[in-house]
Amino acid sequence: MGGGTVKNILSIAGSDPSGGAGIQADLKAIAANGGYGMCVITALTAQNTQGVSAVQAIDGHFVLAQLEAVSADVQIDAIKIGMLANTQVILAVNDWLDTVDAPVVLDPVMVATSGDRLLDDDAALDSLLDRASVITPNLLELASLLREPAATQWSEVLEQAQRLAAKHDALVLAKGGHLDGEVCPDALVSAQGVLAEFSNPRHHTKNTHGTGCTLSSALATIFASSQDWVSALEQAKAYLFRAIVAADELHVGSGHGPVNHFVDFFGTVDPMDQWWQQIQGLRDSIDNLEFINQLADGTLKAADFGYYLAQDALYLQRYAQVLAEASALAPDLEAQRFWAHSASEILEGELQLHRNYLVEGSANPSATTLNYVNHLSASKQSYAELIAAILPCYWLYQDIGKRLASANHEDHPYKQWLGTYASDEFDLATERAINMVRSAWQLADPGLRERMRLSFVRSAEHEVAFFDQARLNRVEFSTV
Ligand SMILES: Nc1ncnc2c1ncn2[C@@H]1O[C@H](COP(=O)(O)OP(=O)(O)O)[C@@H](O)[C@H]1O
Ligand SMILES: Cc1ncc(COP(=O)(O)OP(=O)(O)O)c(N)n1
Repeated sequence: MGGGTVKNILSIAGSDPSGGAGIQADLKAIAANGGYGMCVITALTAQNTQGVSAVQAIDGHFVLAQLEAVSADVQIDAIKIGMLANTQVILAVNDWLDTVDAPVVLDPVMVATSGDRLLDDDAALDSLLDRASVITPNLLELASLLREPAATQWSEVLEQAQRLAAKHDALVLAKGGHLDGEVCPDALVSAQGVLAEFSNPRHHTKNTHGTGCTLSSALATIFASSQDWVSALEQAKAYLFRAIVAADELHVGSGHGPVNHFVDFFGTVDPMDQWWQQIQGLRDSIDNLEFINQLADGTLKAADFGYYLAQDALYLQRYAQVLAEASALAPDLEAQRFWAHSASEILEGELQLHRNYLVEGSANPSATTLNYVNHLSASKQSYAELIAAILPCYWLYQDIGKRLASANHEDHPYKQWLGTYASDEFDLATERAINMVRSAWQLADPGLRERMRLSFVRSAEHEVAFFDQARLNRVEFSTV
């Protein structure tokens, strides 16, 4: 997304008149991700948010006529295939695929969530699977394609996905949305194993109609621009998650309503809330770290605290420079002042606290510290990305600071440190930093918004590693 020409994405799928799944979902997801959407209709369904009441497949010859009309005239940059209804339609699509050269995302739609059948012969799909670049079955479809029982655990889903990938020489997007649990994992799997895994928290809503259609269309669209399946999946999944979180803003039907495809355009859900929800797993990891728990109960060894502080001092010197750079890039006086003031606060306030604790001496930055500051430097391409990368250091410390402060007491060995991040001043600074990022997000185009989100998530990942580094350092020393 972002720069470059708009890519032409063709959806070959059935129609859902209620607009949540099928070609209607595909066209919305393609547009929302910056593509030009086209569609060849394979079947009409009579369905709403409660289920499917009738299916009328389009004659195979007419499906072929539609496909040929499009490919005779238009350069197709990626294809998404969804509901195919019957063998005749599958054969028509198969024949036509001989004549085009474009990546194919194949969502093997067999049964709607409502339980209604959308394909009359599952086995007929086999021949088409060899044509796919990526196959995106849900858990039940995956088992059906392999003629195996449905997986009940994520590890089994991954094994099945690997078998399907080997069988059809394609990538398989394994989806764990149908498993129980508070996390929805997805993974891109090749015949050799897992290439990448992306998870998001399960959002509690009944409005998930068309999630599979939406994800596969977004994936095809983003890949057409990036030519990279892993990053395309990361972005497509993040987009779908935003659309699911914002689904309850729509009021469509009384059953399983659609996701909010245009969340980034007219959604009222706060993007900062969405980012915060998206790093829930990382926040949980921080809470579970030995370092944080020992810091809270005061059992943290002075050597570990010292190691952490020395690295943090090195990090903060660079962080203060990055804040000054954000000030230089800022679009208005208020933002310039805020970032410049924050840089000075760190140099005069926070670093002074470190000096109080630290024994004089010069430490070298660890690989973990270097990785984090390098990420900050790499985010300098734009003001918006830079401040998104800056934000987790504020927000996560404010969040953890609150919990650590509740464990503080007069005799706590790290009393002064525990109090620093729970102050009203730090709350205010964090709130202002969040507002600055939100304002930049509002002015950004979809491509820049996505790069901002990635900068933010990467920094949050670096924060987890940063807190854990004293333990790793100790382990390294103990093995020498
Ligand atoms: N309640 C939910 N919260 C967050 N993500 C969800 C939720 N339900 C589904 N998803 C995501 O939607 C995508 C498609 O989900 P899935 O239900 O597995 O496939 P399908 O829609 O094809 O049946 C997956 O990425 C899954 O993680
Ligand atoms: C016309 C049409 N195509 C596909 C589906 C199934 O959509 P999917 O994205 O798998 O979502 P749900 O089954 O979870 O709603 C459909 N219902 N109609």
